[in-house]
Amino acid sequence: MKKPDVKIVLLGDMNVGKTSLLHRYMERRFQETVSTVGGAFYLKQWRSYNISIWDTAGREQFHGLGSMYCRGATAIILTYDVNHLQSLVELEDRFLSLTDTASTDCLFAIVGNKIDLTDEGDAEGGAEGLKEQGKALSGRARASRRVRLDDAVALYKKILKYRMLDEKEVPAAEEMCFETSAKTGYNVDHVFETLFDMVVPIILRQRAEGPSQTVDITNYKPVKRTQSRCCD
Ligand SMILES: Nc1nc2c(ncn2[C@@H]2O[C@H](COP(=O)(O)OP(=O)(O)OP(=O)(O)O)[C@@H](O)[C@H]2O)c(=O)[nH]1
Ligand SMILES: [Mg+2]
Repeated sequence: MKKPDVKIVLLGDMNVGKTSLLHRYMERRFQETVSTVGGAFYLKQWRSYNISIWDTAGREQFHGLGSMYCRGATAIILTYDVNHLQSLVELEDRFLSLTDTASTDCLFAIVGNKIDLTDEGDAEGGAEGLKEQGKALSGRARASRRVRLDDAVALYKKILKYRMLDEKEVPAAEEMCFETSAKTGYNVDHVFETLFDMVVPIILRQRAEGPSQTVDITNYKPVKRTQSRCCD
């Protein structure tokens, strides 16, 4: 198997659509899913780089695994359901601390999925259609939305504070907060490919800095044990 150059991790509450987003991007279709057990990963070749993308389980019982999956991550996609405010709240309350094990310069994207279930998402015609409809339907459509993009932007700013990152040195909140539909495919490629383009300079920087500090266990041979004397 090809060795991944970087790792991107999808985190978020159960049922928000993490697995569906990844299927939509990798397999170009929307299919019924079963709730993820543990985690799973895909390998994506982007230009000449290999990017591993990890899908995690949102169910509470797997919560403990989250920080393991985030270890060394270069980018994390925090996913919520635009129709359930609680799923955005959970990102701060339950998932943010799992990212402590990610790399120090880890990028964060916040993705509000299932936009097709809001009034705004009923429009056909992709991004332009949504923009046009947004202009045409002023108060009514917006009022029916449970989570506003501004709420995600506010969370992004909290994440920067939590990670003690300088706003001037990381991508702006407006660039990193997205709304998607895994069902229609709206904005899905844009999310992944924006992140891929952003991680390429990080890969190049890591390569320039020399071999990584991680231990390669593929060639590990156990040292022959001499008899322990501890119990003599
Ligand atoms: N309408 C609509 N339904 C979606 C969308 N994305 C996912 N779903 C549905 O939401 C349900 C949950 O989707 P999953 O992708 O399994 O959610 P998950 O975040 O991976 O859930 P866990 O694996 O339990 O953490 C499924 O019934 C999907 O078909 C979307 O964009 N629009
Ligand atoms: Mg899943």
